[in-house]
Amino acid sequence: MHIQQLQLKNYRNYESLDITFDHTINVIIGENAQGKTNLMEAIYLLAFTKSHRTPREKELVKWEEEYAKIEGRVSKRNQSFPLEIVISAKGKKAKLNRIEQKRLSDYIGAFNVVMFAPEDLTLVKGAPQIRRRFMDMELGQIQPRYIYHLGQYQKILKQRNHVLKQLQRQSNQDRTILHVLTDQLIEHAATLLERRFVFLNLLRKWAQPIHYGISRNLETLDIAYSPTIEVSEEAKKGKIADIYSRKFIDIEEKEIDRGTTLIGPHRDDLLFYVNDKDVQIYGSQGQQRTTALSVKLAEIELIYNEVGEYPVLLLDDVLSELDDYRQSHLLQTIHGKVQTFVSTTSVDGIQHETLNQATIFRVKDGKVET
Ligand SMILES: Nc1ncnc2c1ncn2[C@@H]1O[C@H](COP(=O)(O)OP(=O)(O)OP(=O)(O)O)[C@@H](O)[C@H]1O
Repeated sequence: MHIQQLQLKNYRNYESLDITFDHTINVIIGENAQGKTNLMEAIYLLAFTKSHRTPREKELVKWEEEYAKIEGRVSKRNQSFPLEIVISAKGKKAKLNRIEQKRLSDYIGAFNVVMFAPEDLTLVKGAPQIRRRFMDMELGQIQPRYIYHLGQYQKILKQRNHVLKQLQRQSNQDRTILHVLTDQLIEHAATLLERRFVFLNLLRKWAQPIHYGISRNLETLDIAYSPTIEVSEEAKKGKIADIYSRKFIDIEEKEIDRGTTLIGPHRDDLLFYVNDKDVQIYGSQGQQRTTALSVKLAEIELIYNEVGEYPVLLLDDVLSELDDYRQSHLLQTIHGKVQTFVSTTSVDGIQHETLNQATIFRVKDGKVET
C-alpha cells in the first residue's frame, strides 16, 4: 500500500501543498516548528480521520481560515483511489472514492497506517488509556466493525454513568433503566473483549520473535491482557457476556455508591513482560523502548496478514532516537516492502544507507522542496 500524492489546503501551517511521494523511503527534514509533524499528521488523518495528537479538530484548520482540506491518492491491491477529509466549523466530512461516508466504520480501514512517534515510547510506561487507545485504533483499522461497537459502548457507558449518578443521589429510585442499559452495555463490552483477545494473540505472535531479535536473543517478551473480570483469553462472546452479567449484579450497590461504571473494557489494560518481569515497573528505559518498537513492528506484520498489504509507516522524530542496532533492525524489517516516512531535524544520527535510498523533502515554514 502506498500514498502516491498528498494535497493540503489551509491545513495547519500549510496554505497550499501538492506533493508526490516515493514508494520506498521519504525523509522529511526541517528545523523545529516548520511543519514536519503536520505533514505526518495529515497522512495519519487520511487513514483514521483523526489526528494522533489532538482531539480538537479546530486546531487543524489554518489560523484565520474557514476550512481545511486534506486529499490523498492511495494505491492498494494495484488500484488507486482518492481520499478526502474536509474540516470546518460545520464538522468533518470524509470521502472515499469521492463518495461521502457517513459512518467512520465505512471509511476507516481503506488506507492503513502505522505511526511511531515519540509519545509511542510511552506505550509501555504511560497511563492505561494510552494502551487502550492503541488497541482500539489498531483493531479499528483491521476490523472496521470494531469501531461501531466501540462507539456504541461509549455512548451507552455515558448514559449508564449518568443514571448511576442519579441513583447515587436518590437510591430508592426505580432501577429499570439501569438494568436495560447494563444489558446493552454488556452486549458491546463482550464483543470488544472477544476481539481484543484475538488481537492480543496475534500481536503477541508477531511481537515475540521481533523483540527476541532486537534484543540480540537476550530477552523474551510476553503481553497479557488485564481485564476487570475473571475470564480466560479463549472465552467467546457468550461466555464473556455471562461473566459480565453476574459481576454487574454483584457490584450494583457499589456502582450506585460510586456513581460510575466500575467494570468493562474502558478500564482494562495491557501488561508487558520482559524475561517474565513487568517491564513497566522493572524495565530499563532501553527495554521499554525495545518493547514499544517490537509492538510497532509487530503491528506492521499483523496488518499485512489481516489486510494482505503492508501499511504505510510514519516515523515522526523517532529514528534518530534509536541506536544503530535498533535502527538497522527496523530498516531491515521494512526494507523494500513498506513505504516509510521519516521526519527529522537533522540527518545526524540517521544511518547513511537509509538516506542513500531515500527521497529527501525539505520543509520550511509550511512549504516543501524536493
Ligand atoms: N492551525 C494552525 N494554523 C497555522 N499554523 C499552525 C497551526 N497549527 C500549528 N501551526 C504551526 O505549525 C508549526 C508546527 O509544525 P510541526 O508541529 O509540524 O513542527 P515540526 O516541523 O514537526 O517541528 P518539531 O521538530 O519541533 O517537532 C508551528 O509553527 C505552529 O505555529
